Amino acid sequence: MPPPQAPRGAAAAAKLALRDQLLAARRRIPLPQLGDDARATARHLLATEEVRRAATVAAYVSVGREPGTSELLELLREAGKRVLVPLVLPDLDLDWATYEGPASLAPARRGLLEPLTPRLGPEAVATADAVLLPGLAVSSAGDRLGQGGGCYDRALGRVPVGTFTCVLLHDGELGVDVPVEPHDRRVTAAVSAAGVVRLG
Ligand SMILES: Nc1nc2c(c(=O)[nH]1)N(C=O)[C@@H](CNc1ccc(C(=O)N[C@@H](CCC(=O)O)C(=O)O)cc1)CN2
Ligand SMILES: Nc1ncnc2c1ncn2[C@@H]1O[C@H](COP(=O)(O)OP(=O)(O)OP(=O)(O)O)[C@@H](O)[C@H]1O
Repeated sequence: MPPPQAPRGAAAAAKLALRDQLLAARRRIPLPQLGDDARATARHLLATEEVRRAATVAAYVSVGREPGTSELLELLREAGKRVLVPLVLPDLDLDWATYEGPASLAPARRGLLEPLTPRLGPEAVATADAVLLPGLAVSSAGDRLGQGGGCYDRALGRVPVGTFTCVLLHDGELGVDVPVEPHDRRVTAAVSAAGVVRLG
């Protein structure tokens, strides 16, 4: 880890600029469209072989203008799946707990909603047969830009190679030229209202 005062590398600086641009575009998405897109995205995901076969699915609780997951989380539970959602640890690593419905969530730092159910530990993500994760953009090779915590780079490092790792995006956030740093972990797929795309 570089010391806090060290200048950022070119890729890290380019990520900051690209994040600003993508977040500004998200703020222009009309709210009704978010709901429609979330329903279409959930339908595409539940139709995939990987999610249909999964006993355990790691997902996330969407906030703001992120691709919505509230219906997806309910549908996964109704389909009998064990659903894991993350909590952010002080070092920005992720812990995991089971999603037991909206009442099992509470407001947390950074405007997030986090589970109140017992913590399972950072390694619990390795028990997921499918990982559905947030992001701001993905390249056609599967390089993902996140919110800048490096949380999912750590979590994806614990997931067995070959696991379905799918980032949820808005249309227009796929096929972006994402700056890459050595710690970045690729995803195997992306989904938006337009459908699922296998990457890499
Ligand atoms: N809904 C949702 N839940 C999520 C994520 C997400 O993107 N969406 N995350 C996806 O990862 C994790 C939380 N994301 C985080 C992202 C950044 C920082 C953070 O502290 N960032 C530093 C700036 C880092 C930098 O740019 O150098 C900061 O704000 O001070 C913390 C958590 C876990 N849960
Ligand atoms: N495996 C790791 N262990 C420790 N720190 C890490 C790891 N991976 C990434 N980081 C740190 O996290 C910081 C942010 O990384 P990056 O900008 O790639 O986040 P991101 O992928 O956009 O965010 P997120 O994964 O939270 O959505 C980097 O400065 C990096 O040092």
